[in-house]
Amino acid sequence: MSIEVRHIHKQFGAFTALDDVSLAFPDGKLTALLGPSGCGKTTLLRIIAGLEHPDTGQVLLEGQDASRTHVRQRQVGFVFQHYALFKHMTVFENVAFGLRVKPRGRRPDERRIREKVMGLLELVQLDWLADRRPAALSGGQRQRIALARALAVEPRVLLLDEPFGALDAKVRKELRRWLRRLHDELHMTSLFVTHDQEEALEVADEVVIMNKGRVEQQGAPQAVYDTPETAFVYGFLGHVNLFQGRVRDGRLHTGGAAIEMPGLEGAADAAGTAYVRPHDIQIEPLPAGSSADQGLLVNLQRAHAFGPLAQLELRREDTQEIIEVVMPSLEFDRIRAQGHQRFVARPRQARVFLN
Ligand SMILES: Nc1ncnc2c1ncn2[C@@H]1O[C@H](COP(=O)(O)OP(=O)(O)OP(=O)(O)O)[C@@H](O)[C@H]1O
Repeated sequence: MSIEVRHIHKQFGAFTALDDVSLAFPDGKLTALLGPSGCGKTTLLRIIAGLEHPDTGQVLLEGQDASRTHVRQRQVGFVFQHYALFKHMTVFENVAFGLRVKPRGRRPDERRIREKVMGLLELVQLDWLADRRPAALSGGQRQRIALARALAVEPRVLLLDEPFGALDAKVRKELRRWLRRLHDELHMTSLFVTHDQEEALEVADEVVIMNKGRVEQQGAPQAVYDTPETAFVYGFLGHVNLFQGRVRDGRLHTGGAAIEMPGLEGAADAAGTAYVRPHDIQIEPLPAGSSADQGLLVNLQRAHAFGPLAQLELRREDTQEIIEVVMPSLEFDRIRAQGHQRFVARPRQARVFLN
């Protein structure tokens, strides 16, 4: 089922939590709502579920205005960060709960409930835990049971609010891969809230990046990462170096470097900032005392080389700012063997935003 929100506005007292948010979530896709703490992700999810009401704006489910539809009629499955399983019930009974509380006419019989619950426990690969109580499960297992419970009532959409937020990094990683595989099996329109960039980029078909109650960008993970539309998105997704400078003759001049500005060639002279990813900076050794025509003079401060990539911290000679460069470890080993400390750095690819 497709989900659409149009011009949603939500105020908490004097605070604007959502400011004219319009988004369409494709049918059958897994979309991540990503953004810093307090940017309005959870509020948006709660409005879609019907747990919160917008001041103005519309929620459309399958093209139909759902503004006056009660939470129960929206047929939304929910999973929260803090799994609220019923402590006194077994895993089986937790998953069966939503089926048992259905009105008599729509309640499945006992045999059907058993089939359904066991099917779901197999789906989340925890059928062997059916008779345990939640206290005897790990955090990751509880979260998978919470998901099975949400799926039991056959929701039309699935909303997940930081579902793995409370778990340690390793379990989190396993669970997000597992969620991806599960989604590939079920193809249910799903939204999940996260503030973890890596999680969103790795798992989702689509990413929505929010900031201060507004949408900054929506798109496929690769597209959003490679072509951020705003300075905020650039800074939020992955490491980035900032170079302050002046635009002159269609290039940004900073220190000794002149950085190309694709898309902004015609810009008038002004102050600007170039955003450059660490792997988009090339460095070349420079003998002490010599100068370079084009590029920034930098000195190596620190290097961490483990695995295939080396991470370098270099200090600019002009501004003393630290820049971060990533390069293949093999290439760095060669430089290190030659004992170089001083380099000329040249951004290979940058995105310039006028200040
Ligand atoms: N019921 C409420 N009353 C007052 N303010 C609220 C209420 N709910 C949320 N807020 C405020 O609205 C803002 C957005 O909250 P929201 O929970 O949507 O953010 P979030 O992006 O999900 O953040 P986090 O990642 O920290 O959960 C926050 O500043 C929060 O303090």
